Amino acid sequence: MIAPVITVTLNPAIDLTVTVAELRLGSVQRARTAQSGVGGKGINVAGCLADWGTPVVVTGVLGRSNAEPFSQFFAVKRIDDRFVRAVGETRTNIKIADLASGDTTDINLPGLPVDVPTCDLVWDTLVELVRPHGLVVLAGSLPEGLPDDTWARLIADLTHHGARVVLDTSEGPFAAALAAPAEHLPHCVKPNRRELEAWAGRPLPETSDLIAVARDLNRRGVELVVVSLGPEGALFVRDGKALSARLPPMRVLSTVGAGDAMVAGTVAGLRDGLGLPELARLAVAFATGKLAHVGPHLPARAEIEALAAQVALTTLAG
Ligand SMILES: Nc1ncnc2c1ncn2[C@@H]1O[C@H](COP(=O)(O)OP(=O)(O)OP(=O)(O)O)[C@@H](O)[C@H]1O
Ligand SMILES: O=P(O)(O)OC[C@@]1(O)O[C@H](CO)[C@@H](O)[C@@H]1O
Repeated sequence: MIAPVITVTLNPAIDLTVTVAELRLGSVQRARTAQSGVGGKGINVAGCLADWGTPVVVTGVLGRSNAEPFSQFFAVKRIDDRFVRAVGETRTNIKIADLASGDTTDINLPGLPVDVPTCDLVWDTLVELVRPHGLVVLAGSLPEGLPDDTWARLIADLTHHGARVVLDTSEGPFAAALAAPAEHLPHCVKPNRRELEAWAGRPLPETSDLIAVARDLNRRGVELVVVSLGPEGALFVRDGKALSARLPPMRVLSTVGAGDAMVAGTVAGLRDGLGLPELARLAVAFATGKLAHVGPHLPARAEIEALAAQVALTTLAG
């Protein structure tokens, strides 16, 4: 039997999504709607995988005082909940959706500080769960109290156990993870353009610039690099081969977590051993399907399969 996918979220969030007619900074505005739901990157990935029918286990650190919506979410989606509950409250992140421009502004709070002993409880859970060739998703920012090399150290342990790690993070923790020796690098990373530029230390305006950096990561030992580009779709680079994949959305209710849905589709593709074109189709179909929902939910499997068939793929020379 193939092991369940494990996702790790050390800094989860309740996402409070507020829609305004037109965002004007420095003024009093009335919200048109407000909707609160569970979030955090690894939890979003797990929600999408569960909807697809993939067995998934979640861990990380939740604040005990507002853990109930998370417990309910995991129960409804039949996600195996191995989160450590710590004293305190999980952060609330504010997402302001501007109806006029269609843009979303994210205000993400620092989150519940996590100390090293609490983090060690998560480590113990992971050591118990991890299996050779199993897929482990490490996603999101790190909470206050943990050093930037936290994901890097965890990747070293997980790769030692033979797991394949998919990493979706940014800034210092992303740089620390990519500074590791080849045998301790993640199997796959999914930066967006801004995150890859920050890591490369220069603007990457052309597709060829993005592919060059992704190929460099392949050569260093990151087997699969997925660069998400919002409405422009995404690039998938493996073995030096590069594909662009995109699909216009039918309906956009929320772009929050579209990147996480793309990670979920990528993981589903890796789990099924798909070739690069089929994996790219599935990842973009997951992301596009999620746009029609607020929160980490996918449409029915048949709809995702229909979307995957419509994805426009282009092989790129770079
Ligand atoms: N407006 C859009 N129109 C079409 N597709 C979109 C749009 N926004 C996102 N997508 C799809 O979702 C994927 C992921 O989106 P994006 O690049 O915004 O991820 P992200 O920056 O990681 O976002 P987040 O951190 O909110 O999850 C894109 O590669 C694309 O396939
Ligand atoms: O602050 P981080 O951990 O980088 O990102 C957290 C977050 O923006 O990521 C998800 C969308 O990808 C949201 O559910 C959540 O609020």
